[in-house]
Amino acid sequence: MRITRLTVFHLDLPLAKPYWLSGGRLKFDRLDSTYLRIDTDEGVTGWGEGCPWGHSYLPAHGPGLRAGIATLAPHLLGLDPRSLDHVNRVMDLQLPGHSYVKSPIDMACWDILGQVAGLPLWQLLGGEAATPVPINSSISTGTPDQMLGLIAEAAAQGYRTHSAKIGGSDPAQDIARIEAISAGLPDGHRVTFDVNRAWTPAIAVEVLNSVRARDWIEQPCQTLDQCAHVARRVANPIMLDECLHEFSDHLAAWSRGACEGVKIKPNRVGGLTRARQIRDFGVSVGWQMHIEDVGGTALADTAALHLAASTPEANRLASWLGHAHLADDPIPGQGARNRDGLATPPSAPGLGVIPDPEALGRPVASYD
Ligand SMILES: O=C([O-])C1=[NH+]CCC1
Ligand SMILES: [Mg+2]
Repeated sequence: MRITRLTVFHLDLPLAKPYWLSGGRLKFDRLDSTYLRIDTDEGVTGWGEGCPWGHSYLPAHGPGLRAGIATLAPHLLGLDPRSLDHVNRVMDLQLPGHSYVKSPIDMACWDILGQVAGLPLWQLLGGEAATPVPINSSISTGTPDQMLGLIAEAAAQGYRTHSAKIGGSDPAQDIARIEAISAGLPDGHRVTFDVNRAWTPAIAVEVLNSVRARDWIEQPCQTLDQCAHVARRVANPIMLDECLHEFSDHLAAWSRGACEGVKIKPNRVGGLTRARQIRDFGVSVGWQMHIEDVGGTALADTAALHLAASTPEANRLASWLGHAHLADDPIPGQGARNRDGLATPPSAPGLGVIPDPEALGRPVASYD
């Protein structure tokens, strides 16, 4: 089997409402997504999606993703898409780094492999069943009462696990948010406080040693070094996200005792092949993991959910659905959807999502 064509679609995705990060320093109101279709000489077609969360959340942006695909395309044509490790080695040789560019290419190759094998990705990734996975809500930064109100709204939609965004400039406000939310959570609910790099180490140590709550704290500071410094001085379990890109970053995080868990996002680490490698390492060292994608439509959400559903329950916390934040849905009814706070990956062979090219508009590029 050989890759015969790569077709690129650019989707402008307005968010249903603005999304704030890092204590309100970063505002997002639309996403720039890239859908990639890979065709083969045996008539099997695979789909992938790359969708950075804006251009300020990670070192990734939409135009760069499509430029990277243009660079890699000549080196991908003629390869066997089923040989995933070889495809990734070719991409790493021809374009070092740029993980976010490689993710939709890798994802589309996994889709093809699953279709050829006649197996859903949750099974190819080692899972026992299409396990329903708890879905994290997204609680924007606000006053404690505002955030508790958003949690109550999410609970009414069935969510039992929440991602609460904190990390303002005033430690007293974050102390109040953590104490109020941990005390006010409905019974049986869990919360991860996601700081999105907004604290300095000193503020992180001050806030976390001032609260009684022992919930997960995600990405307290900007760098792995700073987070490792904080982890040695606080009692909360630490989860890392934005500072982990390569496998080596995850190895360093483990060897330095910098965290008890990580957030795995295929579009941050380079696709399902790299995400699976990190997931398997996380299982071997006993991490607990949120497995989701950076953002995008139900296509990217579904790829990440296959990996989440194939992860042992002892190591799996929750997933998250980026498409729930979008104003429009280019693949209505397909893929991972929230059902009472849970989402289940499809069991059709491959990814289980088949976008309608007509709904995507004209391709912006094609390579054959
Ligand atoms: O986990 C995270 O940091 C984010 N999820 C969506 C945007 C940022
Ligand atoms: Mg995060």
